[in-house]
Amino acid sequence: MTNSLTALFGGTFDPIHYGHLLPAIALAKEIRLSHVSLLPNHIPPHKAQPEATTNQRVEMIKLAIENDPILSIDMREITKSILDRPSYTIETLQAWRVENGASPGLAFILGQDSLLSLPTWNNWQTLLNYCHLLICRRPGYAETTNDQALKEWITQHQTKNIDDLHRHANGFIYFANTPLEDISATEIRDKISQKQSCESLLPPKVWQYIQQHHLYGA
Ligand SMILES: Nc1ncnc2c1ncn2[C@@H]1O[C@H](COP(=O)(O)OP(=O)(O)OP(=O)(O)O)[C@@H](O)[C@H]1O
Ligand SMILES: O=C(O)c1ccc[n+]([C@@H]2O[C@H](COP(=O)([O-])O)[C@@H](O)[C@H]2O)c1
Repeated sequence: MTNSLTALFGGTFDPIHYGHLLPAIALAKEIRLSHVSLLPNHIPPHKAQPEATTNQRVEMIKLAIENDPILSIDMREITKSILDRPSYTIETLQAWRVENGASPGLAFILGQDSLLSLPTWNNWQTLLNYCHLLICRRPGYAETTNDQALKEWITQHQTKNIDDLHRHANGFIYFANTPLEDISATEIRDKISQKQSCESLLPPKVWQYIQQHHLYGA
């Protein structure tokens, strides 16, 4: 069994917090990944423009992962040539395949809330032609969906067998048993703007960076 499955964890990371980091690290252990690459977007497809600049979000990710050999950063959505429109995941995955070919394994990591929003994503039903989807649990988000198309699609592609993720380059959905972390970037931004501490919600160096750069009203 190879350990060459590449895992991309896409996000806005405004800012990165333990709700991203702890599930990502636990997921790597659960499914035997040697690395998880955090993939910051430039223009989020379905959100308001982030409060921090792209460069500041990247700097915070770098500080958050600097002492963790499992986590790295993938800059492809930041450095790609078309920067004036949303970072659509399907286009990122297609570009990854052009670069790496059809054989290597690729997985995209999502929180449960993002999975539930999938039917609003650009070309969502073709995502599995390029990658597996690995789903992290998230407090407050149901494990089932009323969206019939999404429900059927999940049933059709779900696996509970980790070996499927390593034996096949793409095509499966796996629900991970990652820790529940009740943290969101929205809550962090709100707390900081109300002059409340968030020190326990993100790595110390990210907290310091936010203070030094007066982000989110700090
Ligand atoms: N606490 C968490 N537990 C599990 N997954 C999470 C958690 N927070 C974020 N994620 C997942 O990480 C990815 C990137 O999330 P994002 O950067 O938008 O953070 P967020 O905290 O959801 O931000 P915001 O509150 O601004 O919407 C998404 O797939 C999201 O579902
Ligand atoms: O491709 C899309 O249509 C699409 C729609 C919403 C979100 N995404 C991606 O999903 C990841 C998590 O999104 P977000 O908004 O929770 O940061 C991030 O990589 C986004 O670029 C992608």
